[in-house]
Amino acid sequence: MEGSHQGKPHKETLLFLSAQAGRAAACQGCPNQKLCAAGAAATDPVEAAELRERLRGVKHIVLVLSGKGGVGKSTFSAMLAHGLAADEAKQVALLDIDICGPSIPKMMGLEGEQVHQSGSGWSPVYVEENLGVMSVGFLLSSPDDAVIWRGPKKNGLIKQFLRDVDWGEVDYLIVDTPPGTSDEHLSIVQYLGASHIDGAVIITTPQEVSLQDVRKEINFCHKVKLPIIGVVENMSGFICPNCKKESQIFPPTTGGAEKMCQNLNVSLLGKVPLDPQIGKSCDKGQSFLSEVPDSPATSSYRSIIQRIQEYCDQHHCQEEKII
Ligand SMILES: Nc1ncnc2c1ncn2[C@@H]1O[C@H](COP(=O)(O)OP(=O)(O)OP(=O)(O)O)[C@@H](O)[C@H]1O
Ligand code: SF4
Repeated sequence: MEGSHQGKPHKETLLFLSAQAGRAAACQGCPNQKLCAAGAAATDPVEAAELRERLRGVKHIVLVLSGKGGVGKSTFSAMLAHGLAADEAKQVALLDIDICGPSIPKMMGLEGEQVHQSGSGWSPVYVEENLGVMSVGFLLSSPDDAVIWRGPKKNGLIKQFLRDVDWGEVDYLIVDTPPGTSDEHLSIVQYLGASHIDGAVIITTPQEVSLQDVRKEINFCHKVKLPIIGVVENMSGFICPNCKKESQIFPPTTGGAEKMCQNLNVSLLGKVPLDPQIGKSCDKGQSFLSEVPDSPATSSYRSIIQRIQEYCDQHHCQEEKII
């Protein structure tokens, strides 16, 4: 029914964040609790167990992180989701928790879509039958709307995404995060529990300014006991479509991601070259992997995706052995 709210929740209802949600016993009574992001993110064990129960149908959870902004993290998350969903037998979910800069709806060709309410919660927006997406972008009336929220409100929305979205049975849940280590990262790790996340993939470019921030990201993972699946060096050289010669557009001054990974004992999952077609496909909301299947960047993405899949399978086997 056009113009009616039937079947859709009211925006205010969707954005309503319970002020009482998630206060840990340790934070109770603290006068700073409302202003403190950690206090708002803190979850009592019963609530954490409820959130995990809600996600019990999710087999693997992968977080996509980056130290710096603009290094291609959302593009990678979108490629990973498309790549995994290429196997029709697998159900894939992509959750965008970059609350202040959600680019996933555009990259997945879902701009203007809205969240629908079903009897069992919010329904993800589906790109394909086996690929569902959830983003704050679906809750905004215009893609140009600015979301200017403090930590507690962002944490509340992340909790709603985990608690109220009906993901169903999912093989892979990919979580696209904002750059850096902020409230959103702490919240998602705290709500899901680091031991329930398969691991993190960290995206960087070869430049030292980006690598420096990756080291901080790696430290964050160690501190919160989040396993690191590996690092992806994006925009790593440019392969000319005419002569196939490789040029270094951003020459690494300190050995790039490869050297950093060796020094920090972290896996380098692969390198993705610069390809102008990537931006074009993303702007059109299409999968670069199927649009340009024979490019060197597509081969790199595919081999990295395979390594992530292998890691997740192994992680699953280890967990089963422990249980
Ligand atoms: N390998 C690549 N070759 C060419 N362009 C790329 C490549 N990877 C990403 N891009 C382009 O770089 C831009 C930034 O990418 P993206 O939005 O994915 O970065 P991000 O790290 O998620 O940024 P944010 O700071 O918004 O989280 C986009 O226009 C994207 O199309
Ligand atoms: S590498 Fe440079 S010179 Fe060679 S074809 Fe490509 S653009 Fe031209």
